[in-house]
This record gives sequence, structure tokens and C-alpha cells, in this order.
Amino acid sequence: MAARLIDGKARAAALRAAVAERVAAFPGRKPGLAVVLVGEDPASSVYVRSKNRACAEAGMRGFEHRLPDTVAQADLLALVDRLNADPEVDGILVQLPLPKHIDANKVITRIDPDKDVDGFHPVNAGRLATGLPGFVPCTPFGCLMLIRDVRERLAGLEAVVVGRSNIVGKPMAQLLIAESCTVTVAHSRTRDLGLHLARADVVVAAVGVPKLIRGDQLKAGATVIDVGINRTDVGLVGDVDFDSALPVAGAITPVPGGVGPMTIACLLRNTLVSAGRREGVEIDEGGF
Ligand SMILES: NC(=O)C1=CN([C@@H]2O[C@H](COP(=O)(O)OP(=O)(O)OC[C@H]3O[C@@H](n4cnc5c(N)ncnc54)[C@H](OP(=O)(O)O)[C@@H]3O)[C@@H](O)[C@H]2O)C=CC1
Ligand SMILES: Nc1nc(=O)c2c([nH]1)NC[C@@H]1CN(c3ccc(C(=O)N[C@@H](CCC(=O)O)C(=O)O)cc3)C=[N+]21
Repeated sequence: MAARLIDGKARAAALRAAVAERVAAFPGRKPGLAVVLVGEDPASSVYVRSKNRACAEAGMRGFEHRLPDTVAQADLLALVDRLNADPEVDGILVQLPLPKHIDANKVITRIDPDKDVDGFHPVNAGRLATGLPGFVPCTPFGCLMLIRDVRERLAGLEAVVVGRSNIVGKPMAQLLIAESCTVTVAHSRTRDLGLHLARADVVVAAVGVPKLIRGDQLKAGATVIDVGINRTDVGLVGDVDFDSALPVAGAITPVPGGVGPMTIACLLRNTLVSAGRREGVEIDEGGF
């Protein structure tokens, strides 16, 4: 039996609509998101444009800051300081990757953790790891929403996260631990990936290697979440070989139209939640 297709695009549209509804009811000023783009990387420009569009559609304010790729680190840090101090700005996102002469960690740690809607600041990583309220990185948060849609009970499931980056793999593992899954994190030094995949009820692939995971490596009925965005000659492909995985998996996300749209919708959600916390407006944070 073919897998159920997980429609991330539709789920993201529903999430954006739920955010827009709460934004419309938000008293006083509208929630605001500042996006900082350094340089002219075409892929980054596309993302920043779609973030701005999504902001406007949700009724939020978007503040776009474009800096040349020759910008001095001190000037970028000064901009972050200004955004930290700006009362109209609830969320700050500095688009990654940054040019080589800039220390990305230094920039990320400069963002006020309570405006860090990307959830990349070490304070938010620590909050996630210890179960304190903060901001969860948008991509793994979106993945968890998709997994919850198809699995009624997560407790006790075997979950394998492939990839251990700070922005996807590690926070994904933390979220699944919090859901009481038994979590394995695989990476480039993992000796036998197939051994782990064969036992997995849930697989999250966040690697950046096109079609790394094949259907014959999956357990029948597995929930497969493909985070990978790989630009190839034949277009955008994920880290999972979709065609071979489809007949084996229980449910699977496509690329495009899976995790990507959820990332942007979660960014809006986090920005609304930030505005609510900052203004003392009650937002049912678990509600969407
Ligand atoms: N849809 C979305 O919204 C988003 C998509 N992405 C996409 O997700 C993918 C991963 O992104 P990101 O986490 O930032 O990437 P990174 O490059 O930071 O991390 C990749 C991880 O994959 C591991 N890895 C590399 N090769 C293998 C292999 N052959 N077998 C097992 N593990 C391997 C690496 O291991 P090691 O640590 O040992 O090097 C590393 O932990 C990319 O395709 C990216 O474009 C990213 C962010 C958002
Ligand atoms: N500070 C920061 N925060 C990020 O969240 C961040 C970042 N930097 N740098 C780059 C990555 C990547 N990322 C994506 C967002 C949306 C799609 C997305 O919407 N993808 C569409 C397709 C888009 C296309 O066609 O290229 C889809 O999968 O359907 C993909 C990838 C956010 N990132």
C-alpha cells in the first residue's frame, strides 16, 4: 500500500491562517518581524522574499534589512543591537549562511533571546533541552507538527534523526525526546545507517545529500520526514529517494511542498508568540 502523502503546503496554509486570525485580534500595534540578509545569495533572497510576503499576508509588519556582503561584522552587530532595542520588533532573523569573514555564532548570540524567533541562540537551545519556555527552531518545530498529524501516540516510538546540526538535527532530537520517543541521532560518522533506519518508526532526514535514504532501508509503515533541500540538474530533491520510499513508508513528506512551507509558517507563529509575551497578550501557545 502506498504511503499517505503529508501535505506540508496545506498544513502550513492552515497554520498561517490561524496566525493571521490571532494577529487580526491582537490589540494595539501589529507583531513585527525583522529579517536581515547579508549579501545576494539567490536562494537566500528567495527565502527572504517569501518570509516577507508571508508576514504581510498574516497581517504582521516585516522589516527587511539588506546589507552588502562586504559589511563589517561590527556594523552587523550594531544593527542587531538596534533591532534588540526597537519596541516594534518582536522577532529577529539573521539569514544564514553569513559571509566567511563574519562569525555567525557571535551574531546569533548578540540577538536578544526573547526576540530570537529562529530559536538559534544558545539560551533557547538550553531552554529546549531543559524543558523551559523559549523559542523552538522553526524547521524541527514544523516537522514535529507534521509527525503529530499522522501519529496519534509518539511515546515509545523509535525515532531516527539523520543529521546533527544545531538548527535542525539536534533540536529535532530534543523535541522527540520530549515526546518520549526513543531517539537515535545519526551523522556522517555513523557506521551503519541502515541498521538504525530498519528499526525506525519515525525518520527525520536533515542531511543535505540528495536521495541518501532509499525505500529498502525503511521499516514498513514508517513516518518519513524529509528536510533536505538539494538543488540538482533535475530540480529540487530531498534527502530521501521519494519514489522508492513511497511504497514502503506509512506517510511521507514531498520535496518541495513538505517541510519547507512549515518552516515559514512556524516563523510567523513564533513571532506572534513573541509579541504576545512582550505585550502581555494571552496567546494559546499550544493551540497551533
Ligand atoms: N526545509 C527547510 O526548511 C530547511 C531545509 N534545510 C535542508 O536540510 C538539510 C540539512 O540542513 P542542515 O542541518 O543545516 O545541514 P548541515 O550541513 O549543517 O548538517 C548536515 C548533517 O548531516 C550529516 N551528514 C552528512 N553526510 C551524511 C551521511 N552520508 N550520512 C549521515 N549523515 C550525514 C552531517 O554529519 P556531521 O555532523 O558528522 O558532519 C551533519 O550532521 C539541507 O539539505 C538543507 O538545505 C535546512 C534548514 C531548513
Ligand atoms: N536564520 C535562518 N533561518 C532559517 O530558517 C533558514 C536560514 N537562516 N537559512 C536557510 C534555511 C533554509 N530555509 C528554508 C525555508 C523555506 C523553504 C521552503 O519554503 N521551501 C519550499 C521550496 C522553495 C524553493 O522552491 O526553493 C518547499 O520545500 O516547498 C526551504 C528552506 C530556512 N532557513
